[in-house]
Amino acid sequence: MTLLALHAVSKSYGALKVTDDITLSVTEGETLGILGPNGAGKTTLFNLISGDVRVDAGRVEYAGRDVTRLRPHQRCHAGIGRSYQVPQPFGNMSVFENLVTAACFGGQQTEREAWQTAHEVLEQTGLMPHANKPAGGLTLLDRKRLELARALATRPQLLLLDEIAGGLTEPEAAVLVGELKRIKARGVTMIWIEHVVHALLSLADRLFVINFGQRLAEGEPRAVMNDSEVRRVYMGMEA
Ligand SMILES: Nc1ncnc2c1ncn2[C@@H]1O[C@H](COP(=O)(O)OP(=O)(O)OP(=O)(O)O)[C@@H](O)[C@H]1O
Repeated sequence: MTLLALHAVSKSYGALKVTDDITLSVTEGETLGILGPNGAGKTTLFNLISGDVRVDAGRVEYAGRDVTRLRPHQRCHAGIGRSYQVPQPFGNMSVFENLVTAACFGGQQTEREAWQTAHEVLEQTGLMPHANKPAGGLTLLDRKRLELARALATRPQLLLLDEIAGGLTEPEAAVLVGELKRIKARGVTMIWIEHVVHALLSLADRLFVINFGQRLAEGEPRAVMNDSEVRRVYMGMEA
């Protein structure tokens, strides 16, 4: 069943058309990878899905419902969770408090449920040893994990991951990919923007490539990576 559908979605900043007539859909349980050069409009696409930014034209449907006019917290309550490219924790709060806050306000859970969720998510993401540390003092890997954990604490049905592996060492990225595989195995639908292509390919069922706000290619990951236009535009290789 289709979980998310964008219908001819567009967004401009002044004269710059950052999202240009994008139509895409994601089915339940699927992992869709998003690729594209810097400035192609990938994060803007997430903003349009999460409601951080409103579309100029087009329609966003989630779980069979038109959410185009819903605000970000309403879309989060509906089951859309997201991580941000630059982690956004409450730095003075502990890791645990960050998760309880996400569960209460993003996931509409009671305090009791939120504590339970925070414990589960700490275990899932390997953050248990850091539960009582201030979020602001974490290493990059743990800040990325916390970003993922905060999104998970809202109990999303659709998880939007924005460059969650960016800046990590190879072994750290491998640990994160392992965590994402377990999340996928639980049936969570994911859309993942990532420049670390081998990490993305280890998880994605399908790829969607954006260039200048438009769809450049879409389909089975290996076929897309072998597409001559994708190689030229994204990887700077001649066909
Ligand atoms: N709020 C804004 N106001 C003006 N221009 C914006 C705004 N947000 C994004 N842009 C511009 O839109 C274009 C696409 O930005 P976006 O962040 O979506 O790209 P991206 O593909 O995620 O890039 P990257 O891979 O570097 O993260 C860029 O040229 C950016 O400068």
